Amino acid sequence: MKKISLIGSTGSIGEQTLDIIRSHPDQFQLVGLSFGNNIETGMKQIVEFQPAMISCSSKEGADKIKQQLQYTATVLYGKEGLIEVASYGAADILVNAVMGRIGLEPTLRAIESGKDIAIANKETLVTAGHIVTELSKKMGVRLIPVDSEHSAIQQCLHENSHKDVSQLILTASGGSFRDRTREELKDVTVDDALKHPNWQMGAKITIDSATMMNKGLEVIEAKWLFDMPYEKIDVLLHKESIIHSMVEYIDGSILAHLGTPDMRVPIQYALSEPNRLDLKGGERLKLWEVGALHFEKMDYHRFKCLQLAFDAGKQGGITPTVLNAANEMAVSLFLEGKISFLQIEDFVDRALDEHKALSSPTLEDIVGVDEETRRIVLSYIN
Ligand SMILES: NC(=O)C1=CN([C@@H]2O[C@H](COP(=O)(O)OP(=O)(O)OC[C@H]3O[C@@H](n4cnc5c(N)ncnc54)[C@H](OP(=O)(O)O)[C@@H]3O)[C@@H](O)[C@H]2O)C=CC1
Ligand SMILES: CC(=O)[C@@H](O)[C@H](O)COP(=O)(O)O
Ligand SMILES: [Mn+2]
Repeated sequence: MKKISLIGSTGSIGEQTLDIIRSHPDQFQLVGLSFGNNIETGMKQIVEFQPAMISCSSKEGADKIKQQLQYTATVLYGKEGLIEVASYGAADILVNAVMGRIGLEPTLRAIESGKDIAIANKETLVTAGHIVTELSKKMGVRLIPVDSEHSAIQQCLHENSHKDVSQLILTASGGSFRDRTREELKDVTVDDALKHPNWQMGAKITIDSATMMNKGLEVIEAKWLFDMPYEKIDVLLHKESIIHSMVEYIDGSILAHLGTPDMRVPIQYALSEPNRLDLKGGERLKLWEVGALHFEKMDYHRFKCLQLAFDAGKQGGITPTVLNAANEMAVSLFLEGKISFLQIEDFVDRALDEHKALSSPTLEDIVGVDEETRRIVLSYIN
């Protein structure tokens, strides 16, 4: 029985993780649960899974939970609560399904506590990949990919194949506006941007897919998860999201991972690997129904955020932290209706232009620059 702590339980990845735990009660047990402000959904999850360690964002939320609790559990709140759930001693593995840089400190504390981490929270790897990977090596813990592309790549690699890889090929759907020109992006609405053609996901990542920043973050995520130089990471437009990613080897062979666009597949694999479990309620891929798969060379001018992310990743040091923080703030302003879609990339570009380079940043540097970058981006609209 694998004991699981889950942070970000009320989100898209969180709810699908609970679906996997629910469908395999003989394999998995939820012992720790953390969410933000969605007390109603969180409370339903608590009643169903009865975790011993619980946390939410606010004291008021924690008080509400304590009033309704029908069994004995520890209920915490805020950043400390999030960290306690992430590093909970009774858990074998942490599923990190929070959105954004907020996941960094919980990840580091979970690694320090010796837990393997199934990581969906790509922003943590983007902002502090060198710290997270060094600490995990030192502690002998594993970072197991949940992101569909990285799960696919992991499944196309095998022991000792690293030296024979010529390229990791990340596939990109193109997001909600893939068939529009840059000119046509000027007046797009939040509602339009939230309509991803293939995946049902949280709001922030859906906007990132539309700007192609999601793929940019994934390039940096791949660099850290697979210890691969940027020169060996490529992105290919593939509008069907059936091939989740590929690995090309030095002899020209390409191994690909195919499946329906269902995040429960990589989540379940991250929890069960190297074994595989029946995906209960999962649809099988019927290739005769798909008929044809399409691929296009990436246009880095059309999808400028991808170029910004590649450049920031290559520059390294503090620059990916600036990219991520500026993007998180700009996307949140877009979702609040305060800026236009194309201003997201403008704001990220401007923050990158104005930032001061710093090599080998410490955790303190990263937290400081993250906060400062958010303030700077906010000042662009005031
Ligand atoms: N959704 C998907 O299919 C995929 C997502 N990912 C990545 O996984 C991560 C999660 O994405 P997704 O599930 O879509 O995001 P959602 O926005 O749907 O969920 C985010 C979760 O994080 C919680 N949360 C947010 N802020 C805090 C906080 N300050 N303290 C505690 N909890 C907090 C939210 O709680 P609450 O709502 O209660 O406030 C919610 O449970 C992202 O990094 C994303 O890029 C990667 C691949 C696919
Ligand atoms: C499901 C998943 O992993 C997302 O990151 C997905 O890849 C988004 O799709 P695109 O970024 O390719 O539009
Ligand atoms: Mn992905």
